[in-house]
Amino acid sequence: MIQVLYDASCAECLRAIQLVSYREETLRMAGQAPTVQLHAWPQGERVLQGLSSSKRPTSLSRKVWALLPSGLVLGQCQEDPMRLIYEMELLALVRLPTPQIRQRVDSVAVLPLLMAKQHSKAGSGRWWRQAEVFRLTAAALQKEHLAVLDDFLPEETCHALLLGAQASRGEMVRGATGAAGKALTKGTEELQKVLNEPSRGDVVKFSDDGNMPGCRGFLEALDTLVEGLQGCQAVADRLQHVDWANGAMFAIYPGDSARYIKHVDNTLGTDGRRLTAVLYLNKDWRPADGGCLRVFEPTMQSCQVKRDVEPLWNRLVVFWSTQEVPHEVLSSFKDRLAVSVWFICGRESLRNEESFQRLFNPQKLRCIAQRDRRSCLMQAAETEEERLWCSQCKAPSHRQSAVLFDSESLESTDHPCSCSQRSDAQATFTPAKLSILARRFRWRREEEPTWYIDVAIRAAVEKALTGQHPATAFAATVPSRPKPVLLPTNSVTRAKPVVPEPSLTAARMPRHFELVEDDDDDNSNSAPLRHPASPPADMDAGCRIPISFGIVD
Ligand SMILES: O=C(O)CCC(=O)C(=O)O
Ligand SMILES: [Fe+2]
Repeated sequence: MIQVLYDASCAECLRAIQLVSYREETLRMAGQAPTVQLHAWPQGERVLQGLSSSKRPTSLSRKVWALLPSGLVLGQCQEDPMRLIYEMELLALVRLPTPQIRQRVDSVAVLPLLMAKQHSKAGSGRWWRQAEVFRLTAAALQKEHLAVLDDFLPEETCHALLLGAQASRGEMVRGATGAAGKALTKGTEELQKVLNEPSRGDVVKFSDDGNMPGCRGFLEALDTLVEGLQGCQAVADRLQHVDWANGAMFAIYPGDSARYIKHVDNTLGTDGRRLTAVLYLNKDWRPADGGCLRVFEPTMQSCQVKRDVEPLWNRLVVFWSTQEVPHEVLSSFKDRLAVSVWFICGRESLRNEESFQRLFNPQKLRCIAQRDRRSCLMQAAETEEERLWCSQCKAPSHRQSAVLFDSESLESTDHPCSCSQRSDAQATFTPAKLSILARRFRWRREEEPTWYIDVAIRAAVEKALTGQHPATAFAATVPSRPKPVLLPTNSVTRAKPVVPEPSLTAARMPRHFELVEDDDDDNSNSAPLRHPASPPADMDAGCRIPISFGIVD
Protein backbone atom coordinates (compact mmCIF):
# COMPACT_ATOMS: atom_id res chain seq x y z
CA MET A 1 0.00 0.00 0.00
CA ILE A 2 1.19 3.51 -0.78
CA GLN A 3 1.18 5.83 2.23
CA VAL A 4 0.31 9.40 1.35
CA LEU A 5 0.75 12.39 3.63
CA TYR A 6 -0.79 15.68 2.55
CA ASP A 7 -1.29 19.16 3.87
CA ALA A 8 -5.06 19.45 4.21
CA SER A 9 -4.89 23.23 4.48
CA CYS A 10 -3.38 23.61 1.02
CA ALA A 11 -5.76 23.91 -1.96
CA GLU A 12 -3.26 22.49 -4.46
CA CYS A 13 -2.69 19.47 -2.21
CA LEU A 14 -6.42 18.89 -1.83
CA ARG A 15 -6.91 18.96 -5.57
CA ALA A 16 -4.17 16.33 -6.03
CA ILE A 17 -5.70 14.22 -3.27
CA GLN A 18 -9.10 14.52 -4.88
CA LEU A 19 -7.68 13.10 -8.11
CA VAL A 20 -5.95 10.30 -6.28
CA SER A 21 -9.19 9.51 -4.45
CA TYR A 22 -11.17 9.30 -7.63
CA ARG A 23 -8.63 7.06 -9.29
CA GLU A 24 -8.66 4.84 -6.22
CA GLU A 25 -12.41 4.70 -6.39
CA THR A 26 -12.49 3.74 -10.06
CA LEU A 27 -9.85 1.08 -9.44
CA ARG A 28 -11.92 -0.33 -6.61
CA MET A 29 -15.01 -0.34 -8.77
CA ALA A 30 -13.09 -2.41 -11.23
CA GLY A 31 -12.51 -4.89 -8.41
CA GLN A 32 -8.94 -3.90 -7.52
CA ALA A 33 -7.50 -4.04 -4.00
CA PRO A 34 -6.83 -0.72 -2.26
CA THR A 35 -3.60 0.96 -3.28
CA VAL A 36 -3.32 4.08 -1.11
CA GLN A 37 -3.81 5.16 2.45
CA LEU A 38 -4.26 8.89 2.81
CA HIS A 39 -3.13 10.72 5.92
CA ALA A 40 -3.78 14.37 6.58
CA TRP A 41 -0.73 16.10 7.98
CA PRO A 42 0.24 16.65 10.78
CA GLN A 43 -1.99 13.96 12.36
CA GLY A 44 -0.73 11.21 10.07
CA GLU A 45 2.89 11.86 10.83
CA ARG A 46 3.44 8.42 12.24
CA VAL A 47 3.95 7.26 8.64
CA LEU A 48 7.37 8.81 8.96
CA GLN A 49 8.35 6.69 11.95
CA GLY A 50 11.26 4.43 11.17
CA LEU A 51 12.25 6.37 8.06
CA SER A 52 15.90 7.27 7.72
CA SER A 53 16.58 10.99 7.95
CA SER A 54 17.51 11.16 4.27
CA LYS A 55 14.03 10.02 3.31
CA ARG A 56 12.13 12.21 5.76
CA PRO A 57 10.69 15.34 4.21
CA THR A 58 12.06 18.51 5.78
CA SER A 59 8.57 20.02 5.83
CA LEU A 60 5.20 18.81 4.68
CA SER A 61 3.65 22.23 4.51
CA ARG A 62 1.86 22.61 1.13
CA LYS A 63 3.06 19.21 0.02
CA VAL A 64 1.73 15.81 -0.97
CA TRP A 65 4.33 13.21 -0.13
CA ALA A 66 4.14 9.48 -0.80
CA LEU A 67 6.00 6.47 0.54
CA LEU A 68 5.95 3.54 -1.88
CA PRO A 69 5.91 -0.06 -0.60
CA SER A 70 9.50 -0.48 -1.80
CA GLY A 71 10.63 2.35 0.47
CA LEU A 72 11.00 4.93 -2.29
CA VAL A 73 9.67 8.38 -1.62
CA LEU A 74 7.78 10.57 -4.08
CA GLY A 75 7.92 14.19 -3.01
CA GLN A 76 6.02 17.14 -4.50
CA CYS A 77 3.07 15.06 -5.75
CA GLN A 78 0.86 18.16 -5.41
CA GLU A 79 2.63 19.55 -8.49
CA ASP A 80 2.25 16.41 -10.52
CA PRO A 81 -0.37 13.98 -9.17
CA MET A 82 0.11 11.83 -12.27
CA ARG A 83 3.27 10.36 -10.76
CA LEU A 84 1.34 9.10 -7.80
CA ILE A 85 -1.51 7.82 -9.93
CA TYR A 86 1.02 5.95 -12.05
CA GLU A 87 2.32 4.16 -8.95
CA MET A 88 -1.25 3.28 -7.96
CA GLU A 89 -1.88 1.83 -11.39
CA LEU A 90 1.24 -0.31 -11.18
CA LEU A 91 0.34 -1.60 -7.76
CA ALA A 92 -3.24 -2.36 -8.67
CA LEU A 93 -2.98 -3.65 -12.18
CA VAL A 94 0.28 -5.57 -12.46
CA ARG A 95 -0.39 -9.27 -12.81
CA LEU A 96 2.29 -11.81 -11.95
CA PRO A 97 2.75 -14.66 -14.41
CA THR A 98 0.27 -17.48 -14.13
CA PRO A 99 1.81 -20.99 -13.97
CA GLN A 100 0.85 -21.35 -17.64
CA ILE A 101 2.71 -18.20 -18.64
CA ARG A 102 5.73 -19.22 -16.59
CA GLN A 103 5.78 -22.64 -18.17
CA ARG A 104 5.34 -21.18 -21.65
CA VAL A 105 8.17 -18.69 -21.24
CA ASP A 106 10.61 -20.98 -19.44
CA SER A 107 10.13 -23.81 -21.90
CA VAL A 108 11.37 -21.55 -24.70
CA ALA A 109 13.55 -18.80 -23.22
CA VAL A 110 15.24 -20.44 -20.22
CA LEU A 111 15.19 -24.22 -19.98
CA PRO A 112 16.48 -25.25 -23.45
CA LEU A 113 19.51 -23.02 -22.91
CA LEU A 114 20.05 -24.39 -19.42
CA MET A 115 20.00 -27.92 -20.81
CA ALA A 116 22.37 -27.02 -23.64
CA LYS A 117 24.77 -25.63 -21.03
CA GLN A 118 24.54 -28.77 -18.93
CA HIS A 119 25.19 -31.01 -21.91
CA SER A 120 28.13 -29.02 -23.20
CA LYS A 121 31.65 -30.03 -22.19
CA ALA A 122 33.04 -26.61 -23.03
CA GLY A 123 32.41 -25.02 -19.62
CA SER A 124 31.81 -21.43 -18.45
CA GLY A 125 32.05 -18.79 -21.11
CA ARG A 126 32.33 -21.27 -23.98
CA TRP A 127 29.34 -23.61 -23.80
CA TRP A 128 27.11 -21.34 -25.93
CA ARG A 129 29.58 -20.96 -28.81
CA GLN A 130 27.86 -23.50 -31.06
CA ALA A 131 25.25 -23.38 -33.82
CA GLU A 132 22.64 -25.26 -31.80
CA VAL A 133 22.71 -22.66 -29.00
CA PHE A 134 22.45 -19.81 -31.50
CA ARG A 135 19.40 -21.55 -32.91
CA LEU A 136 17.81 -21.98 -29.48
CA THR A 137 18.51 -18.35 -28.57
CA ALA A 138 17.05 -17.18 -31.87
CA ALA A 139 13.93 -19.30 -31.28
CA ALA A 140 13.57 -17.79 -27.79
CA LEU A 141 13.85 -14.26 -29.19
CA GLN A 142 11.40 -15.02 -31.93
CA LYS A 143 8.78 -16.63 -29.70
CA GLU A 144 9.19 -14.90 -26.34
CA HIS A 145 11.32 -11.88 -27.27
CA LEU A 146 13.99 -12.71 -24.68
CA ALA A 147 16.58 -15.36 -23.84
CA VAL A 148 18.52 -16.12 -20.67
CA LEU A 149 22.06 -17.54 -20.88
CA ASP A 150 23.80 -18.41 -17.64
CA ASP A 151 27.60 -18.76 -17.24
CA PHE A 152 28.06 -16.53 -20.22
CA LEU A 153 31.65 -15.42 -19.67
CA PRO A 154 34.79 -17.06 -18.32
CA GLU A 155 34.94 -16.40 -14.58
CA GLU A 156 38.09 -14.29 -14.86
CA THR A 157 36.39 -11.91 -17.32
CA CYS A 158 33.46 -11.47 -14.93
CA HIS A 159 35.81 -10.72 -12.07
CA ALA A 160 37.70 -8.18 -14.16
CA LEU A 161 34.42 -6.46 -15.08
CA LEU A 162 33.32 -6.43 -11.45
CA LEU A 163 36.60 -5.01 -10.13
CA GLY A 164 36.69 -2.39 -12.90
CA ALA A 165 33.16 -1.27 -12.09
CA GLN A 166 33.86 -1.10 -8.37
CA ALA A 167 37.03 0.90 -8.97
CA SER A 168 35.23 3.48 -11.08
CA ARG A 169 32.16 3.84 -8.89
CA GLY A 170 33.27 7.32 -7.92
CA GLU A 171 33.07 8.44 -11.56
CA MET A 172 29.57 7.12 -12.11
CA VAL A 173 26.71 9.54 -12.67
CA ARG A 174 22.96 9.21 -12.28
CA GLY A 175 21.52 7.30 -15.23
CA ALA A 176 19.30 9.56 -17.30
CA THR A 177 16.06 8.54 -18.92
CA GLY A 178 15.11 9.89 -22.34
CA ALA A 179 13.12 12.54 -20.48
CA ALA A 180 16.25 13.68 -18.64
CA GLY A 181 18.18 13.88 -21.88
CA LYS A 182 15.50 16.17 -23.27
CA ALA A 183 15.39 18.17 -20.04
CA LEU A 184 19.12 18.73 -20.32
CA THR A 185 18.51 20.86 -23.36
CA LYS A 186 15.87 22.87 -21.50
CA GLY A 187 18.03 23.89 -18.58
CA THR A 188 19.20 22.74 -15.23
CA GLU A 189 15.99 23.34 -13.28
CA GLU A 190 13.99 21.02 -15.51
CA LEU A 191 16.80 18.47 -15.44
CA GLN A 192 16.99 18.57 -11.68
CA LYS A 193 13.28 17.77 -11.53
CA VAL A 194 13.68 14.71 -13.70
CA LEU A 195 16.80 13.47 -11.98
CA ASN A 196 15.24 13.85 -8.57
CA GLU A 197 12.44 11.56 -9.53
CA PRO A 198 12.96 8.07 -8.29
CA SER A 199 12.02 6.66 -11.69
CA ARG A 200 15.59 5.66 -12.39
CA GLY A 201 18.03 5.32 -9.51
CA ASP A 202 21.12 3.75 -11.04
CA VAL A 203 24.52 5.36 -11.43
CA VAL A 204 26.26 4.66 -14.72
CA LYS A 205 29.52 4.87 -16.61
CA PHE A 206 29.97 4.18 -20.32
CA SER A 207 33.12 2.50 -21.48
CA ASP A 208 32.96 3.95 -24.98
CA ASP A 209 36.53 2.99 -25.81
CA GLY A 210 36.03 -0.51 -24.39
CA ASN A 211 39.06 -0.01 -22.17
CA MET A 212 37.44 -0.85 -18.82
CA PRO A 213 38.88 -4.11 -17.43
CA GLY A 214 37.15 -7.17 -18.87
CA CYS A 215 35.34 -5.11 -21.49
CA ARG A 216 37.13 -6.41 -24.55
CA GLY A 217 36.42 -10.04 -23.67
CA PHE A 218 32.78 -9.20 -22.95
CA LEU A 219 32.26 -7.30 -26.20
CA GLU A 220 33.98 -10.01 -28.22
CA ALA A 221 31.68 -12.63 -26.69
CA LEU A 222 28.58 -10.53 -27.38
CA ASP A 223 29.63 -9.90 -30.98
CA THR A 224 30.12 -13.64 -31.48
CA LEU A 225 26.63 -14.28 -30.12
CA VAL A 226 25.06 -11.63 -32.35
CA GLU A 227 26.91 -12.90 -35.42
CA GLY A 228 25.66 -16.39 -34.58
CA LEU A 229 22.10 -15.06 -34.30
CA GLN A 230 22.43 -13.28 -37.63
CA GLY A 231 22.98 -16.67 -39.18
CA CYS A 232 19.66 -18.00 -37.81
CA GLN A 233 16.65 -17.79 -40.05
CA ALA A 234 14.27 -17.05 -37.16
CA VAL A 235 15.80 -13.64 -36.48
CA ALA A 236 18.00 -12.93 -39.51
CA ASP A 237 15.60 -10.32 -40.92
CA ARG A 238 15.43 -8.36 -37.70
CA LEU A 239 19.19 -8.38 -37.31
CA GLN A 240 20.00 -7.67 -40.93
CA HIS A 241 21.51 -4.22 -40.59
CA VAL A 242 22.62 -4.65 -37.01
CA ASP A 243 26.29 -3.97 -37.62
CA TRP A 244 26.85 -1.52 -34.79
CA ALA A 245 26.96 -1.43 -31.01
CA ASN A 246 27.63 1.14 -28.35
CA GLY A 247 30.25 0.87 -25.64
CA ALA A 248 29.34 -1.09 -22.52
CA MET A 249 27.23 0.73 -19.93
CA PHE A 250 28.15 -0.17 -16.36
CA ALA A 251 25.20 0.49 -14.03
CA ILE A 252 25.01 0.17 -10.27
CA TYR A 253 21.61 0.29 -8.61
CA PRO A 254 22.35 1.28 -5.01
CA GLY A 255 20.67 -0.97 -2.46
CA ASP A 256 18.46 1.83 -1.13
CA SER A 257 15.50 0.61 -3.23
CA ALA A 258 16.88 2.04 -6.48
CA ARG A 259 14.87 0.95 -9.50
CA TYR A 260 14.12 1.80 -13.12
CA ILE A 261 10.43 2.13 -13.87
CA LYS A 262 8.71 0.32 -16.71
CA HIS A 263 10.00 1.43 -20.09
CA VAL A 264 10.94 0.29 -23.56
CA ASP A 265 14.56 0.92 -24.57
CA ASN A 266 13.82 2.13 -28.09
CA THR A 267 10.43 3.64 -27.34
CA LEU A 268 9.50 4.95 -30.73
CA GLY A 269 11.41 2.48 -32.84
CA THR A 270 13.53 5.30 -34.20
CA ASP A 271 16.79 5.41 -32.25
CA GLY A 272 18.30 2.38 -33.97
CA ARG A 273 18.53 0.09 -30.96
CA ARG A 274 17.41 -3.41 -31.89
CA LEU A 275 18.76 -5.85 -29.34
CA THR A 276 19.56 -5.24 -25.67
CA ALA A 277 22.12 -7.42 -23.89
CA VAL A 278 22.54 -7.19 -20.11
CA LEU A 279 25.10 -9.09 -18.06
CA TYR A 280 24.59 -9.31 -14.30
CA LEU A 281 27.45 -9.41 -11.85
CA ASN A 282 25.85 -10.03 -8.48
CA LYS A 283 27.32 -12.78 -6.35
CA ASP A 284 25.12 -14.65 -3.88
CA TRP A 285 21.96 -12.87 -5.00
CA ARG A 286 18.91 -13.82 -2.93
CA PRO A 287 15.23 -13.23 -3.78
CA ALA A 288 14.98 -10.83 -0.84
CA ASP A 289 17.58 -8.59 -2.50
CA GLY A 290 14.94 -7.59 -5.07
CA GLY A 291 16.32 -6.01 -8.23
CA CYS A 292 14.80 -8.47 -10.72
CA LEU A 293 14.45 -7.44 -14.32
CA ARG A 294 10.68 -7.58 -14.73
CA VAL A 295 9.70 -8.26 -18.33
CA PHE A 296 6.12 -7.57 -19.38
CA GLU A 297 4.12 -9.04 -22.20
CA PRO A 298 3.94 -6.68 -25.18
CA THR A 299 3.22 -3.78 -25.39
CA MET A 300 3.85 -0.78 -23.13
CA GLN A 301 0.22 -0.80 -21.96
CA SER A 302 0.47 -4.39 -20.77
CA CYS A 303 0.40 -5.01 -17.02
CA GLN A 304 0.91 -8.76 -17.40
CA VAL A 305 4.35 -9.83 -16.26
CA LYS A 306 6.00 -12.34 -18.56
CA ARG A 307 9.00 -13.22 -16.41
CA ASP A 308 11.03 -11.84 -13.51
CA VAL A 309 14.69 -12.43 -14.31
CA GLU A 310 16.96 -12.58 -11.27
CA PRO A 311 20.18 -10.55 -11.76
CA LEU A 312 22.47 -13.48 -11.05
CA TRP A 313 26.25 -13.61 -11.35
CA ASN A 314 27.41 -14.17 -14.96
CA ARG A 315 23.85 -14.31 -16.32
CA LEU A 316 23.23 -12.71 -19.70
CA VAL A 317 19.76 -11.71 -20.78
CA VAL A 318 19.10 -10.62 -24.35
CA PHE A 319 15.84 -9.08 -25.50
CA TRP A 320 14.46 -6.90 -28.27
CA SER A 321 14.82 -3.20 -27.55
CA THR A 322 11.38 -2.56 -29.04
CA GLN A 323 7.77 -2.25 -27.82
CA GLU A 324 7.63 -6.04 -27.57
CA VAL A 325 9.65 -5.92 -24.37
CA PRO A 326 8.46 -3.38 -21.83
CA HIS A 327 10.56 -3.95 -18.74
CA GLU A 328 11.47 -2.49 -15.40
CA VAL A 329 14.15 -3.02 -12.80
CA LEU A 330 12.45 -3.72 -9.49
CA SER A 331 13.68 -1.94 -6.38
CA SER A 332 16.99 -3.31 -5.27
CA PHE A 333 17.83 -3.80 -1.60
CA LYS A 334 21.49 -4.61 -2.17
CA ASP A 335 23.86 -2.89 -4.61
CA ARG A 336 23.15 -4.40 -8.02
CA LEU A 337 25.61 -4.33 -10.92
CA ALA A 338 24.67 -4.78 -14.56
CA VAL A 339 26.61 -4.18 -17.78
CA SER A 340 24.49 -3.41 -20.84
CA VAL A 341 25.26 -3.17 -24.53
CA TRP A 342 22.80 -2.19 -27.26
CA PHE A 343 23.12 -3.61 -30.77
CA ILE A 344 22.12 -1.09 -33.35
CA CYS A 345 20.52 -1.21 -36.77
CA GLY A 346 22.31 1.09 -39.23
CA ARG A 347 19.29 1.40 -41.50
CA GLU A 348 16.98 2.58 -38.73
CA SER A 349 19.69 4.90 -37.43
CA LEU A 350 19.86 6.79 -40.71
CA ARG A 351 16.27 7.94 -40.16
CA ASN A 352 16.86 9.95 -37.01
CA GLU A 353 19.15 12.88 -36.36
CA GLU A 354 20.87 11.76 -33.17
CA SER A 355 21.37 8.17 -34.25
CA PHE A 356 22.53 9.27 -37.70
CA GLN A 357 25.26 11.35 -36.13
CA ARG A 358 26.30 8.49 -33.90
CA LEU A 359 26.90 6.28 -36.96
CA PHE A 360 29.62 8.69 -38.01
CA ASN A 361 31.20 8.96 -34.60
CA PRO A 362 33.54 6.08 -33.78
CA GLN A 363 33.74 7.39 -30.25
CA LYS A 364 30.07 6.58 -29.76
CA LEU A 365 29.47 3.50 -31.88
CA ARG A 366 31.71 0.70 -33.00
CA CYS A 367 31.09 -1.78 -35.79
CA ILE A 368 30.66 -5.24 -34.37
CA ALA A 369 33.14 -8.03 -34.98
CA GLN A 370 35.65 -5.67 -36.63
CA ARG A 371 33.32 -5.06 -39.57
CA ASP A 372 34.27 -2.29 -41.92
CA ARG A 373 32.46 0.95 -41.06
CA ARG A 374 32.16 2.13 -44.63
CA SER A 375 30.72 -1.14 -45.97
CA CYS A 376 28.28 -1.24 -43.05
CA LEU A 377 27.16 2.27 -43.96
CA MET A 378 26.76 1.35 -47.63
CA GLN A 379 24.55 -1.56 -46.65
CA ALA A 380 22.53 0.56 -44.24
CA ALA A 381 21.71 3.09 -46.96
CA GLU A 382 18.50 2.24 -48.76
CA THR A 383 18.95 3.96 -52.11
CA GLU A 384 21.78 4.86 -54.47
CA GLU A 385 21.34 8.48 -53.50
CA GLU A 386 21.65 7.68 -49.81
CA ARG A 387 24.75 5.63 -50.51
CA LEU A 388 26.25 8.60 -52.28
CA TRP A 389 25.52 10.92 -49.38
CA CYS A 390 26.89 8.44 -46.90
CA SER A 391 30.04 7.89 -48.92
CA GLN A 392 30.69 11.61 -48.98
CA CYS A 393 30.81 11.73 -45.20
CA LYS A 394 34.47 11.17 -44.57
CA ALA A 395 35.66 8.92 -41.82
CA PRO A 396 38.19 10.41 -39.41
CA SER A 397 41.81 9.88 -40.15
CA HIS A 398 43.98 8.27 -37.49
CA ARG A 399 45.72 11.56 -36.96
CA GLN A 400 42.41 13.19 -36.10
CA SER A 401 40.74 10.32 -34.39
CA ALA A 402 38.67 12.67 -32.23
CA VAL A 403 37.22 14.49 -35.21
CA LEU A 404 34.52 13.17 -37.46
CA PHE A 405 35.72 14.37 -40.81
CA ASP A 406 38.90 15.44 -42.52
CA SER A 407 39.70 19.10 -42.03
CA GLU A 408 39.24 19.98 -45.70
CA SER A 409 35.57 19.14 -45.34
CA LEU A 410 34.99 21.57 -42.49
CA GLU A 411 32.78 24.70 -42.49
CA SER A 412 34.43 26.38 -45.46
CA THR A 413 33.28 23.89 -48.08
CA ASP A 414 29.84 23.10 -49.42
CA HIS A 415 30.37 19.48 -48.69
CA PRO A 416 27.07 18.07 -47.46
CA CYS A 417 28.63 16.41 -44.50
CA SER A 418 31.12 18.94 -43.33
CA CYS A 419 31.22 19.46 -39.63
CA SER A 420 32.18 21.99 -37.05
CA GLN A 421 34.93 21.18 -34.62
CA ARG A 422 34.33 21.71 -30.93
CA SER A 423 36.92 22.26 -28.28
CA ASP A 424 35.75 19.17 -26.39
CA ALA A 425 36.92 17.06 -29.32
CA GLN A 426 33.32 16.22 -30.16
CA ALA A 427 32.38 16.91 -33.72
CA THR A 428 29.01 17.53 -35.20
CA PHE A 429 27.39 18.54 -38.45
CA THR A 430 26.70 22.23 -38.99
CA PRO A 431 23.04 23.35 -38.70
CA ALA A 432 22.88 24.09 -42.42
CA LYS A 433 24.12 20.62 -43.30
CA LEU A 434 21.82 19.10 -40.76
CA SER A 435 18.79 20.56 -42.47
CA ILE A 436 19.95 19.14 -45.82
CA LEU A 437 20.55 15.74 -44.26
CA ALA A 438 17.18 15.89 -42.49
CA ARG A 439 15.41 16.13 -45.85
CA ARG A 440 17.59 13.58 -47.64
CA PHE A 441 17.28 10.95 -44.96
CA ARG A 442 13.70 11.77 -43.92
CA TRP A 443 14.56 12.17 -40.26
CA ARG A 444 11.68 11.53 -37.94
CA ARG A 445 11.18 13.63 -34.85
CA GLU A 446 8.56 12.23 -32.52
CA GLU A 447 8.06 13.43 -28.98
CA GLU A 448 8.81 10.74 -26.49
CA PRO A 449 5.88 10.02 -24.21
CA THR A 450 6.83 10.62 -20.60
CA TRP A 451 4.09 8.60 -18.94
CA TYR A 452 2.81 5.28 -20.00
CA ILE A 453 -0.52 5.37 -18.28
CA ASP A 454 -3.60 4.23 -20.07
CA VAL A 455 -4.59 7.09 -22.35
CA ALA A 456 -8.06 7.30 -20.81
CA ILE A 457 -6.63 7.80 -17.34
CA ARG A 458 -4.19 10.38 -18.58
CA ALA A 459 -6.94 12.23 -20.36
CA ALA A 460 -9.09 12.12 -17.21
CA VAL A 461 -6.31 13.57 -15.07
CA GLU A 462 -5.64 16.27 -17.63
CA LYS A 463 -9.33 17.21 -17.76
CA ALA A 464 -9.53 17.32 -13.99
CA LEU A 465 -6.43 19.46 -13.78
CA THR A 466 -7.89 21.91 -16.24
CA GLY A 467 -11.08 22.45 -14.30
CA GLN A 468 -13.46 19.58 -14.94
CA HIS A 469 -14.91 17.95 -11.85
CA PRO A 470 -12.84 14.80 -11.22
CA ALA A 471 -15.96 12.66 -10.96
CA THR A 472 -17.02 13.61 -14.47
CA ALA A 473 -13.47 13.36 -15.77
CA PHE A 474 -12.96 9.89 -14.36
CA ALA A 475 -16.44 8.56 -15.11
CA ALA A 476 -15.42 7.46 -18.59
CA THR A 477 -12.54 5.41 -17.22
CA VAL A 478 -14.69 3.06 -15.17
CA PRO A 479 -14.67 -0.31 -16.92
CA SER A 480 -17.99 -1.56 -18.12
CA ARG A 481 -19.68 -4.19 -16.03
CA PRO A 482 -18.32 -7.64 -16.83
CA LYS A 483 -20.70 -10.11 -18.45
CA PRO A 484 -21.93 -12.73 -15.96
CA VAL A 485 -20.07 -16.00 -16.30
CA LEU A 486 -22.36 -19.01 -16.62
CA LEU A 487 -20.87 -21.86 -14.69
CA PRO A 488 -21.87 -25.49 -15.17
CA THR A 489 -24.19 -26.55 -12.36
CA ASN A 490 -21.77 -29.15 -11.01
CA SER A 491 -18.91 -26.66 -10.85
CA VAL A 492 -17.44 -26.10 -7.43
CA THR A 493 -15.92 -22.78 -8.45
CA ARG A 494 -17.66 -19.84 -6.88
CA ALA A 495 -18.61 -16.99 -9.16
CA LYS A 496 -16.80 -13.75 -8.50
CA PRO A 497 -18.90 -11.07 -6.81
CA VAL A 498 -20.54 -8.79 -9.32
CA VAL A 499 -18.73 -5.52 -9.72
CA PRO A 500 -21.12 -2.74 -8.73
CA GLU A 501 -22.34 -0.43 -11.43
CA PRO A 502 -20.30 2.74 -11.35
CA SER A 503 -22.24 5.56 -9.83
CA LEU A 504 -19.93 8.53 -9.87
CA THR A 505 -21.80 11.74 -10.27
CA ALA A 506 -20.52 15.26 -10.51
CA ALA A 507 -22.29 16.08 -7.28
CA ARG A 508 -20.47 13.46 -5.23
CA MET A 509 -17.48 14.61 -3.26
CA PRO A 510 -14.42 12.41 -3.07
CA ARG A 511 -14.31 10.24 -0.06
CA HIS A 512 -11.24 10.06 2.07
CA PHE A 513 -10.34 6.51 2.70
CA GLU A 514 -10.57 5.08 6.14
CA LEU A 515 -7.29 4.33 7.70
CA VAL A 516 -8.05 0.81 8.72
CA GLU A 517 -5.87 -2.21 8.88
CA ASP A 518 -5.60 -3.68 5.43
CA ASP A 519 -7.18 -7.10 5.48
CA ASP A 520 -7.22 -7.64 1.79
CA ASP A 521 -6.70 -11.24 0.72
CA ASP A 522 -4.47 -10.55 -2.24
CA ASN A 523 -2.10 -8.43 -0.27
CA SER A 524 -2.31 -10.71 2.76
CA ASN A 525 -0.90 -10.20 6.24
CA SER A 526 -0.70 -6.66 7.39
CA ALA A 527 2.79 -5.97 8.56
CA PRO A 528 4.26 -3.44 10.95
CA LEU A 529 5.90 -0.43 9.41
CA ARG A 530 9.46 -1.41 8.78
CA HIS A 531 12.50 0.48 7.74
CA PRO A 532 11.67 1.10 4.12
CA ALA A 533 15.09 0.34 2.76
CA SER A 534 14.93 -3.18 4.09
CA PRO A 535 13.33 -5.73 1.81
CA PRO A 536 9.76 -6.70 2.54
CA ALA A 537 10.12 -9.97 4.40
CA ASP A 538 7.61 -11.89 2.37
CA MET A 539 9.12 -11.27 -1.03
CA ASP A 540 9.97 -14.58 -2.55
CA ALA A 541 10.84 -15.78 -5.99
CA GLY A 542 7.21 -16.15 -6.98
CA CYS A 543 5.76 -12.91 -5.68
CA ARG A 544 7.61 -9.66 -5.67
CA ILE A 545 4.82 -7.27 -4.97
CA PRO A 546 5.60 -6.21 -1.42
CA ILE A 547 2.82 -6.54 1.10
CA SER A 548 1.14 -3.49 2.54
CA PHE A 549 2.51 -1.66 5.55
CA GLY A 550 -0.91 -1.89 7.17
CA ILE A 551 -0.69 1.30 9.20
CA VAL A 552 -3.56 2.03 11.57
CA ASP A 553 -4.15 5.63 12.48
O1 LIG B 1 19.69 -3.74 -15.50
C1 LIG B 1 18.73 -4.25 -16.07
O2 LIG B 1 18.28 -5.35 -15.74
C2 LIG B 1 18.05 -3.51 -17.19
C3 LIG B 1 18.38 -2.05 -17.25
C4 LIG B 1 17.58 -1.32 -18.26
O3 LIG B 1 16.46 -1.64 -18.50
C5 LIG B 1 18.16 -0.19 -18.99
O4 LIG B 1 19.24 0.29 -18.62
O5 LIG B 1 17.53 0.25 -19.96
FE1 LIG C 1 15.89 -0.88 -20.40
